[in-house]
Amino acid sequence: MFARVAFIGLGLIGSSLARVLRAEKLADTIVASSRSDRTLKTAQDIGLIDAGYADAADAVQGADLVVLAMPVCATESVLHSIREAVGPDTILTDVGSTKGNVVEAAARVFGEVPIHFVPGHPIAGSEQSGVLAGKADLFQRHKVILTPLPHTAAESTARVRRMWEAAGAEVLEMTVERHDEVLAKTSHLPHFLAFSLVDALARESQNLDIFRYAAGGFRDFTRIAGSDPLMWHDIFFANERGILAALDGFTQGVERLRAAVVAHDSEAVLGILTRAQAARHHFTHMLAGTAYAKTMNPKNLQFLVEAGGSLKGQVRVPGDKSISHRSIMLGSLAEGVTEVTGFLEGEDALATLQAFRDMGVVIEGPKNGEVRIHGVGLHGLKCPPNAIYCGNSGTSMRLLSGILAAQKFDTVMTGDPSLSKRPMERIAKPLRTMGAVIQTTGEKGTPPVSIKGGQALKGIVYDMPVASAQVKSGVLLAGLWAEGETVITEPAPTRDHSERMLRGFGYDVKTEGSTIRIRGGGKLTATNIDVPADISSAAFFMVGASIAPGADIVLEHVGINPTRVGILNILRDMGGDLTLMNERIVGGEPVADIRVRHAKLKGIKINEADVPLAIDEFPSLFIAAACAEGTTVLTGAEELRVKESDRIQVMADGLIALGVKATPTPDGMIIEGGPIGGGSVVSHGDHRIAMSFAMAALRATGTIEINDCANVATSFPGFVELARGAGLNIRVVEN
Ligand SMILES: O=C(O)C1=C[C@@H](OP(=O)(O)O)[C@@H](O)[C@H](O)C1
Ligand SMILES: C=C(OP(=O)(O)O)C(=O)O
Repeated sequence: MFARVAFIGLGLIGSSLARVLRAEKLADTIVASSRSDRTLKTAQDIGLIDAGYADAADAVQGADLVVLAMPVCATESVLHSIREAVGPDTILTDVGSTKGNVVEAAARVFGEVPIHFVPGHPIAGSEQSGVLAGKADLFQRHKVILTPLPHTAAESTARVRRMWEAAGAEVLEMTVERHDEVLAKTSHLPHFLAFSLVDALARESQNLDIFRYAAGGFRDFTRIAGSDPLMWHDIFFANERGILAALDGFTQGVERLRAAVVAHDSEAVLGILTRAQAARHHFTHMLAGTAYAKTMNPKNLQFLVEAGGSLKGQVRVPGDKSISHRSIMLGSLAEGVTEVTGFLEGEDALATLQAFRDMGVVIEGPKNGEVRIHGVGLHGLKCPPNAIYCGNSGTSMRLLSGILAAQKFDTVMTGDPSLSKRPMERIAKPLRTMGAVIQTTGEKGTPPVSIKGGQALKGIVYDMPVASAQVKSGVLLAGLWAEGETVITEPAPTRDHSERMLRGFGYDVKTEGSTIRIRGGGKLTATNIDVPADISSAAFFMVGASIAPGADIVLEHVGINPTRVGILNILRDMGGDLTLMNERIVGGEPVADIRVRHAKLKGIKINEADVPLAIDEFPSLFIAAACAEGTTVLTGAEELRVKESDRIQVMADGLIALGVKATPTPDGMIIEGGPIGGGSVVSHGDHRIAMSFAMAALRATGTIEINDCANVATSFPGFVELARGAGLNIRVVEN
């Protein structure tokens, strides 16, 4: 990549980058200059550099890349000393934590910032320093920000980018000003606070005792006060403006919390703490713009499921996802405190929870499925500070569209790569006829969704073209704020959790046949919600037990709302052995324990009326069909193509890879039952695909390897442990 690279400075960052260039053979010759002879000698002794120079001008002679890796305040004097020695085509780059002062220094020295100068900042420091602290993997999966100027040569920027990518970094570009503003908040301010806290404590007379008894909190909060003082001294001056502005914002925050404590305002204190705790967890995901699970786990999460085994015992799968979303939404919009038990602590429902925290609602938990929501009433939501990040969750985005369309403030909703491909015009269109100003700003009516607040909505009469509970619910929710009546007719029955829960919160919703009516202007009153286990999660075990010889399993406390029981109907039509026990009503939703025993399944033509009632269960039903005797035909299910993945194509591909005869059609699939082989399949980040193929191993002749499984955490945290406990030979591998 380069013939001769010269480093000015060989501290942690410089020497780590030199190690990368060596390890990856990206430079024929590496030389360096340092203020310390010892550093140069050490670097030569360990084979890091070919030659060391006391004078920076000597080091840069003949170099095609010069890396400035010394403290930022030395930039101007170093540039002065090398000005005559760098060639006209030499690329210059730096690694400083501030960019404005570096660029200004370059402009002063050269008259204008040279076109081959590419300012850069690897965000990979640590409190360690020195040539021996460097590591070749320091930059792996870290971000490097480049801040090229409008006149910087594109090819030079591209070469510097390639170098950092070779170091394993993710390279971003932004303006110099933006960089300094962002870093002031995320890096410089925390260092400022850590240094000043430790200094303040160290000044106290009993400081020895204080440090002796210092607990983990002190250690964690102040780790970075062990960083290089000279470097941070320079940074504090170099980005003075940015740091002071960040400090002012911080001081206001401290004052707010202080005042709340002084006033014994427990709700305000709890609000600040719960929002902060959640934000700490959430920011990483929002910034990465990917599914939470993926960010936590950038590697491929693979399921390896050995053939055979059976399912036995009692299993309680996590809470219903649809009901969990709605409990947060209605609880937030209600007057009073709503307590939820059995809440699904999966990423999708947590995205909804975070959205309401972003809009100022105080929400305690979740802890062991318990959530306490301090409702703010229908007019109490506040403008969120940023775009609302819905992760992988279509339900969050479509239901929230209805709520946000009626607020006074503007909002934007974004999602992960899967959600960013899903159709949003289906909800935007009816909301527009109600008077909403809503845009789908993606390429094909897809997210981000942008909503202008302050619109007066009016009720509509809407005949839904697709059977979608999300669209129905989004329009119904908007109807809470609309003038007059909103009347919705569905082409086929879809899940009615919104209607039931609205009634549970004391709101009048009328259902007559396929028509639902709601009038705006009422209020929601807080209530308690017991979320049953999710029949869509139980479905994997129903299919698993049906296909596995010897299986006999009881699924506890499963929601059997009549609009969700397609899986029971279809499996029974195929000859499945399912018994409902202890049927009861819990919080307005029917619930039962379901016993499932192995049965000889037969292929069927699936009843189209069952399609919306089993819409999320087809990935697992396709596995049942593959194990059945004869042919199974599904039609009328084109909706499957616009879920987290194209569930028709992705399931067909996987089944074919395992030797099953599967033929995808535009609106369904034809599957010939027969033996299932072992092999490798890809879930395309779709939780339900991953879990369905895991169950297929119960009847396969070889191990099934399933790739890209991190998103199982969106709807079914703990799936692997629960399935293993019941008898599936599943393990997780990261690679
Ligand atoms: O309203 C809901 O909670 C859901 C409705 C269904 O989506 P559609 O409305 O797109 O069919 C379903 O697939 C989704 O998992 C949850
Ligand atoms: C389609 C699903 O969810 P959502 O639309 O909320 O992403 C699902 O869970 O299968």
